Amino acid sequence: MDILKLLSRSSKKPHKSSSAKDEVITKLPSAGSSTNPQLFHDTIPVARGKKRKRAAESLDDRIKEKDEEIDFFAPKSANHKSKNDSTVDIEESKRSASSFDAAKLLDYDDCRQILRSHRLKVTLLPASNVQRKAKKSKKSKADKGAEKKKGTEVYPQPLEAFGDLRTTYGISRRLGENLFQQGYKVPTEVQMGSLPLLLRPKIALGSSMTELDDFNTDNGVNLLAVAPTGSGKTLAFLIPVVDSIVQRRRANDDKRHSLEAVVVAPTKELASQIVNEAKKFCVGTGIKVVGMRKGMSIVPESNSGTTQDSSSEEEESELDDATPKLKSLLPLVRTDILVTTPGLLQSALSSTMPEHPASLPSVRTLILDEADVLLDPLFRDQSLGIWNSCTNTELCVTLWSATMGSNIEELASSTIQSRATRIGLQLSPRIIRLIVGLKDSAIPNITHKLIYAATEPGKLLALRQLLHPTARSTDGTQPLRPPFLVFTQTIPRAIALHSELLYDIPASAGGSSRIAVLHSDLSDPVRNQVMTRFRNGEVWVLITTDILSRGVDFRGINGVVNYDVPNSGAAYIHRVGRTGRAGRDGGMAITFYTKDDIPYIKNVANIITASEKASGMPESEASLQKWLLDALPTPSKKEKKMLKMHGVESRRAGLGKGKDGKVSKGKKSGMQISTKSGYERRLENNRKGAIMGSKRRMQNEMSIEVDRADDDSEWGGIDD
Ligand SMILES: Nc1ncnc2c1ncn2[C@@H]1O[C@H](COP(=O)(O)OP(=O)(O)OP(=O)(O)O)[C@@H](O)[C@H]1O
Repeated sequence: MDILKLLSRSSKKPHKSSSAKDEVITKLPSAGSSTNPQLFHDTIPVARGKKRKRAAESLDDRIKEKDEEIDFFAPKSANHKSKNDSTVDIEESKRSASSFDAAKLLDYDDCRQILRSHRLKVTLLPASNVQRKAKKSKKSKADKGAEKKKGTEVYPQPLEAFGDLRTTYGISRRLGENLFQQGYKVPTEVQMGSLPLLLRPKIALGSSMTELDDFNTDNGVNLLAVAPTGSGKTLAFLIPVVDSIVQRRRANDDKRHSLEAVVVAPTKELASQIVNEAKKFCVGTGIKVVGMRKGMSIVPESNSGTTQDSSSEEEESELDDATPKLKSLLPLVRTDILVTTPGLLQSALSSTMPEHPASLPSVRTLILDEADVLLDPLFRDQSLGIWNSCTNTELCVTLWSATMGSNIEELASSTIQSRATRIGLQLSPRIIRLIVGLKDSAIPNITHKLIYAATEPGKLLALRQLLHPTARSTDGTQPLRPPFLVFTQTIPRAIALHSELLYDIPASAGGSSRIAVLHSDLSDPVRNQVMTRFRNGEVWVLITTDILSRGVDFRGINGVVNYDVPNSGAAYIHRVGRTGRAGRDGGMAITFYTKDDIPYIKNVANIITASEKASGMPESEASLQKWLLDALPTPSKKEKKMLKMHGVESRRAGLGKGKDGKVSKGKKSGMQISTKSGYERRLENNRKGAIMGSKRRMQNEMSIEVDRADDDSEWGGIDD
């Protein structure tokens, strides 16, 4: 059944059976499974010679060939299953050792070709800018070459197929099986580039190691990875962490839980998603993953090794046999992997002595997911506080995001450097930077639209059109199909918009239950409930703030509507990246803008243009015409900063612009909030439906979409 028909006022109530729901969801454009989650398959010009030919072979063929060769993901034999764990572990260790012998590694040219064809750039960054500046005067001019500044490009082994994780990089059989169980077949680009480096840096870097004089990989590497939204970064950071814990537990024959890895994410929603993902990879490994919650505290180090193993993987926190004083204060967490928001962990660390936060000496891996926002002023102190609490000399830090400013890179480098100096490391630790595709573009398989509406009410009307049963998107061809996300600038605006649209979906299609709002003022249980209903396909339109703009993975999302222009280019990339994930096509990103946004919209326009270019779209088909790009004002640095910090002024809570353009204080959210009862609003809504039909016909003739506007026209738009 077509979801638009479900939305039609004349349609019958859909069956609520889960199979019917699944059918609907899988028919949606960006919900189906993508045959290949990779985003880039550039053909690199091939020179003569056998080696290069091999590198230029279709990767798909090679992956297929490799997967056929390898059978280690096959279920264990009955004989194997009956053995006890320690026997299996010993066999595993032997197999791991022999599999290294059998590893077939690519040569330098092959690596380079494959990395390039997948737009992967790997650079070993210089020790840190702080250090560079200090040494500046001593260096000759020749030494100050570009390479010193930008780092050294390296060509590590790419991961061609998941099968190689075991044969070449020796991951545990169980972890390999868990990966296989999840149905992952082809590694995405970020996984191709990062997994070998994180699992076995010496093997991955191979011959390059000799050139990297002061680079030590004995304890692993620090990695900063920038890869498009929805490109599988979570798997890329979880596999190495789970594997390293499995290997260490096996080597020490110690099954007790000791906090070895901390994953920090900016929102509770993302943290809880990571916990769920990690648990899938940990099945049967004995590794415990816990999501940090308010009131939890970390097991004091002295007790971490003495606690009993927890048999229940579901159990998230336990009372330890610590001192009665501590026990009465907070429950204690015993886990191998802790996933947390920065605030929760930082306040747990400083709960007893705020001046001297507790340390986490057993943590060997610190993962900052959405690192740019974690190191942004909003979370910086908390994130750096956690980083500094990880006092283990072998700590490896990995930072992940789809967007990463050079200031964040520098901050990461200098933090690593100063931490090393503080704890007295001999060799200066360095960061490997991995970039997939273009640093500042959205994923290439989304369709972008910019829609101008002269006023706020006009914007609301345009959104209603997208929701309406017979709505067509403004180019008159493609409807915007639910489920979709609608982003607003502030919480009051999200609440107000939700209440405005609550009765727009007819009762026959589920009515107000199909539309929901999610923001940080809601309680945790309500947030969880909304997330679950949206994931299950019960909610079709979710109105939210930037709380859901990063990291959250809803597989079947078909569209993202920026009801309010995002506060920065990065925010646009992350918001629209909720659709078109894992290589799926058909995602649509619609951004409304009004007169108030014109000073800032260039950021978004540039990203759209860059993303379309990156996807190979010819200029003639670009969504934004050149005249528009040229006409849009370029915001100053100051304006950008103000926008990032406060958003568009007229939409801040407490201020709203009326039709007369004057700021009126009575309108809380910058949009009119109705005070009518739901019933009255429903009646009115029915009337509106009829009026909208005729308005729509008029508007279709008005060319409201910017890329269809005539050169000599003013900003075309809905002006009611
Ligand atoms: N190799 C793969 N093959 C197919 N699907 C994959 C693969 N790796 C990850 N995925 C799927 O891709 C989706 C996006 O993954 P993930 O959430 O890790 O993306 P991300 O890069 O972290 O995105 P964001 O930048 O938005 O946080 C998930 O549904 C995940 O299951």
